[in-house]
This record gives sequence, C-alpha cells and structure tokens, in this order.
Amino acid sequence: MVSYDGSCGKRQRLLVVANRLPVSAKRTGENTWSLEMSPGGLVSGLLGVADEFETKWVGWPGVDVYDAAEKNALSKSLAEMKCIPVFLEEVFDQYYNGYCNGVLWPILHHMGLPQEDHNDTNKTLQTQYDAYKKANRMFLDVIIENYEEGDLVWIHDYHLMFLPQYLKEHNNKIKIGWFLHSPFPSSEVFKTLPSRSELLRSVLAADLLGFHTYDFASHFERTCTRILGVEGTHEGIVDHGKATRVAVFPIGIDPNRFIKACALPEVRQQMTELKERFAGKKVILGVDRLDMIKGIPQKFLGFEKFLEENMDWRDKVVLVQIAVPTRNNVPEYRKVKTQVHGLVGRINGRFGSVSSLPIHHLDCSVDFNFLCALYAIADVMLVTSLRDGMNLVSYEFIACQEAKKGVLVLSEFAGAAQSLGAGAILVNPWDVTEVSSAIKEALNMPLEEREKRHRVNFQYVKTHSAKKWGNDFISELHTFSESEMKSKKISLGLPQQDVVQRYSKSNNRLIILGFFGTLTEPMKNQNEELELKLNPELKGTLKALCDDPKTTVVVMSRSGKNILDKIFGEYNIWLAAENGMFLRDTTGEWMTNIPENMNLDWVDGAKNVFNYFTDRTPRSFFEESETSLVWNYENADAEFGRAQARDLLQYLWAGPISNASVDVVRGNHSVEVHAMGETKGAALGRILEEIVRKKSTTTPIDYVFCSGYFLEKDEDIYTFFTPEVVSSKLSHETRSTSSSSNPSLKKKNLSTNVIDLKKGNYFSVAIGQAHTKARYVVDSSHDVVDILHKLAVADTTIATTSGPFSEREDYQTRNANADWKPWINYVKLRELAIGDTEPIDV
Ligand SMILES: O=P(O)(O)OC[C@H]1O[C@H](O[C@H]2O[C@H](CO)[C@@H](O)[C@H](O)[C@H]2O)[C@H](O)[C@@H](O)[C@@H]1O
Ligand SMILES: O=c1ccn([C@@H]2O[C@H](COP(=O)(O)OP(=O)(O)O)[C@@H](O)[C@H]2O)c(=O)[nH]1
Repeated sequence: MVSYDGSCGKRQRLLVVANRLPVSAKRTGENTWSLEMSPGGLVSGLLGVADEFETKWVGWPGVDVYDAAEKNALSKSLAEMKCIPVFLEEVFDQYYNGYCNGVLWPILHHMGLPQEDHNDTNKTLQTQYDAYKKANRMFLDVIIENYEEGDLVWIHDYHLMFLPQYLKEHNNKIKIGWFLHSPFPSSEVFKTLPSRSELLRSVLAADLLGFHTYDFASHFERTCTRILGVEGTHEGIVDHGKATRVAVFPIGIDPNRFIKACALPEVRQQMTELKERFAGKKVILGVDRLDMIKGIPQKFLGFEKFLEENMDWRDKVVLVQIAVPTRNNVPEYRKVKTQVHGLVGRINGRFGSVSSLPIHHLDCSVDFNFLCALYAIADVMLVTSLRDGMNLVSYEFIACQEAKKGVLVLSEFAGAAQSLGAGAILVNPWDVTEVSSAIKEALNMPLEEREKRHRVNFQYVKTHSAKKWGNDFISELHTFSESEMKSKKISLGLPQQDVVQRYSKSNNRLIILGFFGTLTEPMKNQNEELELKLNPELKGTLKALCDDPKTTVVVMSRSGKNILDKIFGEYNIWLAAENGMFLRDTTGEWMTNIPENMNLDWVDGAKNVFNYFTDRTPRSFFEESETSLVWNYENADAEFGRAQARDLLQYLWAGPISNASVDVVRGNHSVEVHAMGETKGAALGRILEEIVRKKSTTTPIDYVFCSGYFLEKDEDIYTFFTPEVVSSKLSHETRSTSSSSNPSLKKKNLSTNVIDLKKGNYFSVAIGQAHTKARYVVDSSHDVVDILHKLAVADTTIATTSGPFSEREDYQTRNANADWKPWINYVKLRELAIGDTEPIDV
C-alpha cells in the first residue's frame, strides 16, 4: 500500500488530471448547477481509485462557462467534490472536437487522419493543434496553482500529451505518471501524424507511462524508436540518459459497486420488470458510447446475419442496444449515428412484427441502477469494438452476472480480450459470419459451460479491480521515481571539488578511462565520416597526467592494439586493448592475456557478416580485434540501423557463431561479439598486477578515478574497487597465460595492500547512463574532459600559457579555486611486499 506515508498516517496526495472531471455540470439556473457523473470508462475506473489517496481532480467541467461569477459559483460546487475545473472557453471546440477526437482518437484507433477541409480555414489541423497546446497550457496553469510539494501528478489520456513536458519544464521535481486509456497504434499509423515527434517527446518527459496491454506498450516503444531513434531497454525508454519507465497496468472496475447494486430492492424490481417485458425471449445486450470504434454497425450486421440464418430464433431473441451519446460535434460521430439508425431501421423492418422488434436501440445514457438491472438480466453481452483501450462494459456485465451466468461475446480487438478472453467467446468484429456464429453459440451454450466460463472471468474481475490498478500504478510511480531520484542525485552530484582535492592529497593515483565516447573527439554532425581521434582538447591534459609520477593512467578499450598505439603511442600511458586481452605500457611491448584454450575459429566467419552489414549501412563502422568484433551504428539512421542489427544477429546466430563460445552484447547502437567471459572488470585485476609490478612502488594506490561510456557487461569495472569485491577480485586474479609470440602477463598473486583507498577516494563515473553500477553519472564526455583538466592542474600553483593547457586559455580563470601546488617530483620507491593483508579502507 502506498497511500500512507507510515510516519504520521497522512495519505499520499494525488492530483488526478484528466480532460473530463468525474462529474459534469449542468446549468439549472443563474449561478446554479447540478452535477452528474460523467460517462465513459475512464471516470468509472478512476472512481475506484479515489479513496486510497488524498485525491483532487483537475479537469474540464463539461460545460462552457465564460462569466467570472458563474465560474466562481461552479468552482465552489465542484470543490465539495474535490474537483478543480479547467475552464477551456473558446479553445474547447478546436481542442476537444478538433484535435483530440477528430485527429488523435482516430489515429490511436487505427482509423487514419481525417481529410483536411480546405474550405474551413478556421479549423485546420494547425489551428486544432495550436488549440490543443493551448488547452494543455491551461491545464498546466491550474495544476501549478494547486500543486503542493510531494504531490504525485497522474495525467490521463491522449488529451494531455503535452502536459508532462510543460510540467517538467516548470518543475523538474514533480513526479509525473501518464496513462493512456485508448490503444496505442502501430508505428506505421502513428507516423502519419504531422506532430508525431513533439507529442512523443513530451510524453517521454513523464517518469512513468502506463498502458492497458503489452501490445499497446510495445507499439509505443517501437514508435519511439522508429520516430525518435531512442532505445527501449529493460529500464524503459532511454533518451539522453533519461529513462522513462513504460509498463502495463490493465484497468479494472469496482466490482462490489455492481454486486451490491444488483442486490438493491430497486434494482431487483427493475430486473423483474425487464424479465416480464422480454418474457419468452433471450436478451442480447450492447452498451457502448455511439463511437465508430465500438463497431455498432458491425454488431448489427452480425445480428442481422444471425436472424437471416436462424429462422427459429427470430421471435425468441432481442438485441437491446444502449448507444450513449458522445462527441456529437465531431462530424464522424454524426455519420456513424446516421449509419446505425439506418441499420436499425433496416433490420427491424426485415425481421420485426407489429408486436415485436428484434433491435431495441436507445440513443441515450441510462441511470446506474437500471444499467445494472440490464446487465443482470442479459443472456449475452455483445461487444464488437473495432479497437478499444479496455472496454469496461465487459467487466461490469461479468460483475452483474452472478445469478445468470450469461455469456460474453467479445471483440478480440478490445484490450479486455487479453484479460477476459479465457471466459469469453472471442470474435473478429469485421467477420460478420463469425459474429453471427458466436451469437448462436452463446445463445445455445449449456449452463455447465456458462458456469465454468463465468467463474474464470468473475474471479478475474473481482481480483483485478480499479483500486488495484490505481495502487499498482502509483506504487510503480513512487518506486521508479525514487530510484530515478537516486540516480539523479548521483548524476547531478559528481563532487568536482572533492574529486580534485582528494586527488591532490593522494600519492599513488590510478586513472582508468574508456576510449570510445570518453576520450574521442565528439561528432559535430551525423554525416561526418567517423574516424576515431583523440579529443584535441585533451592532448595537453593527458600529457600532464601521464607524466605525473604520482599518477598512472590506463586506457581500457575494446579497440585493438593498432588503434590504441596510433592514438596514444606518444603518451606515457598504459593501454589495455580488446577489453584487457592485451596490455602495454607505452615504454614496453604488448603483452597478451588471452587464455590458451580460447577458441577463435568463429572470428573469420563473423567478420564477413560484419563487413557485409557495414557496407550496406551508411555511416556504420566496424572495429575488429583479435578476440572481438564490434559493429557500431550510432551515426546511421536509427531505425534502419536497428533493423540491420536485428538481421545481422540473425545471420550470426545462424552461421558463424552458432556453436561458438562467445558473448553477444547488444549495446545502444552496437552489436559486439567477443570471446566468452571477457569483460573490462575481469581483466582489471590482472592489469593492476602488472602495473604494480612494473612501477615497483611501495605506496599503495590510494586514489582511483574510473570513467567511461561502457557497455552494461563492462560495468563490472566500476564495482571492482568497491570494498566487498576488491579483496576477492585481487586475490583470485591469477589466470594469465602466454601466447606464442608475445610476452605474457606474469602470473602472481596480488594482495590487497596494493590498494588503500581512503574512504571516498574512489570515483567511478559513468557517462550518460540512467542506471549504472558507477557511483556517479555525468551527462557527457565534456564533463569528463573538464574534470581531467582540473586533475591535471590540481598539483600545480603556476598556470602557464605555454604549458600543457595552452589549448584552453580560460583554464586559469576556471580553476581559480583549485588547490594549486607546485609539481612535486616525489616518489618513494620500495618493492611491494607481496602477500601482505592489510585491510583496505574504501
Ligand atoms: O470523455 P469522452 O470524450 O466523453 O469519452 C469517454 C472516455 O472514452 C475513452 O475511454 C477509454 O477509457 C476506458 C477506461 O480506461 C477504456 O476502457 C476504453 O476502452 C477507452 O475508450 C477515453 O479514453 C476517455 O478519455 C474518455 O473519457
Ligand atoms: O448510459 C451509460 C452507459 C454506460 N456508462 C458507462 O460508460 C463506461 C464505458 O466504459 P468503456 O470502458 O466500456 O468504454 P469508453 O466509453 O470509456 O470508451 C462504463 O463504465 C459504463 O458503465 C455510462 O456512463 N452511461
């Protein structure tokens, strides 16, 4: 339960923001209003949530109000219901009828964009889009007025897709969830929307995004990838280091509300009257807003076919259709209404008689008790949505059928088909014959079978309530935001001053850096030919760090020896190529660390596949080394690159690596195949041994700065120095064997006393990762460059313009507060006593 904060028993405050308030106002006189429950499943679902939290609702009150006194009076009435109105005034028509329900709604339901009416220049897609944004800003203003620190903001539905971004721009700390009640379409359909990217980006500003089904969530993720080029990961959608969690929360109803209603004397009376009214007939029930997505014409066509083909049923069955009026000012809705009325007339004309009509069609909403009575007496519930977010009517029917055990015929295109499919008869509403057969099967179904099906669905409806839905969503929002906060605290807080001060006070420092994306020159534009070069800003800095006798710099890269030699050959530095399979200090030779039994037979075949895809994917490139191959499509077209990566993997699995002992790693924009078990962290122990041996210093390493843009599997490099693992890692690093021609790393035990990290003298810094094992996160390689500059000057008091930093003339100014000291050319050398077991203090 998340509704209480535990300490003082206060309920969590929740601002529920939806286009529609749970109550709609009707003017009853001057400044007087009556409030009625709003129609639709969103409101029904949310009512089940409200009690759990200290909830306030923000939304449109259902009427146009312009006069200040009237607004005041209505606001007061609504306040009693914990509702805060957003008066949308003249924006409403183009926002709600225009962009929300004329443009977004059909797109979300796979119905395509409407044809623009060029004669009506006041209602173009652009003016509707502008109104939509304006309406979202009006919601923003009301939320800002009412927001209190710590409130969770739960935004609902397609009406408010800009709100997450607007709210985060206003206050980045607000925890925001957004839930889509409608389906999310295939990317092919969403792609047609002119403002597709802006809408997606804005929604991604939220912390948590919820959908009714896996289908909708994966459509959304895929659409983001295709349109924005961002990646869906296990954490959610990651864009520039910010993760937005995407999850599935199927809505439910408040089942007890319906169960209790069915037991009310008034409802029982209505049930009796209905049974008398339809005596001798089976009742098929339809309850839908009169919306084109609900497939009412398809329902009638299926019923017509059933009557055509089953003469014996003609006077024994009736279809009662409640068609709740909705969105009357949208042209498509008026069309569907006309179409439905035409069909009712035709079918009743064909199969009706003076005393009985096969279809009882009502163009109105009904009162809750009467609705429950209808649900309870129906033999069959017929839901033929062409596409539907969930369809709560199906749930409500089940809740009211404890006595009768009626049959649910349910469209496979409703979200509910994934939850109630086990007990329902699923149909494709476009298939008239299938609908007709399903009606027949349902009407003829024996009691035993009905009981069995009902039991399954009733159990589901009872246990998957709206309350559970709301709690699940809010819990997730809490949990996710908290973990996000943790990572943000890290990411915001690389304590630069501390990093520098501790560095300058240490005597044997180790700096471990990644290469690609860390030290490489940033790309200026996407079309640039990619050649791995050292960031020119770093040249002097790196030289200063490498030449400092108290500092050892190691570049750990998955790149091969040649590349590292070419780029770093002139520095006094340690190079670990191919993730540590080869090691060299630039004054010496390359040493190999490849285990003797490592099978590399797969490499040549895999190379062919990598070459093939590199040729066919503009701006992708491929790095090969002796033990690994990496194909990088970071600069290629995002969608094409992903598709190619998928195909590349298929070719690899089918051929060269099918039986090989390799790890395959899919990075954000890369595919890497490397010999099994080879990670940067795994190699680090062996590398340290060699460094310690070569340096022959008795001073333990007392400071470590480790930063890179590493793959997830290489993140063990960050945990290497954490207290729990450092000792075990070091004492087990003995796996070094020689390869034929190269000198090999010497096999020996490295004791823990070679490292003595004073508390806090370890800085692991990931670049641009939302979730990482590193202690700190920075946004980009610029931040790493910046901190390296600071470390390079940390020991000096004299800033020279001709010295190593001349390429950064602003340096002295920027480091005005740095702790300047003269270069200390001090190193006390003593052979390390191997085998000592001093405790490490990290
Ligand atoms: O507010 P309206 O324009 O009158 O429309 C009513 C609601 O229709 C949509 O409901 C959806 O939400 C249901 C609950 O999650 C779901 O079961 C159903 O499949 C959806 O169609 C719309 O998404 C809501 O915003 C409207 O309030
Ligand atoms: O006259 C009526 C008939 C039905 N409903 C309610 O409208 C909701 C319809 O929700 P559903 O999820 O089936 O579809 P939506 O209309 O939201 O697309 C259900 O809770 C019904 O109880 C209503 O408010 N008035």
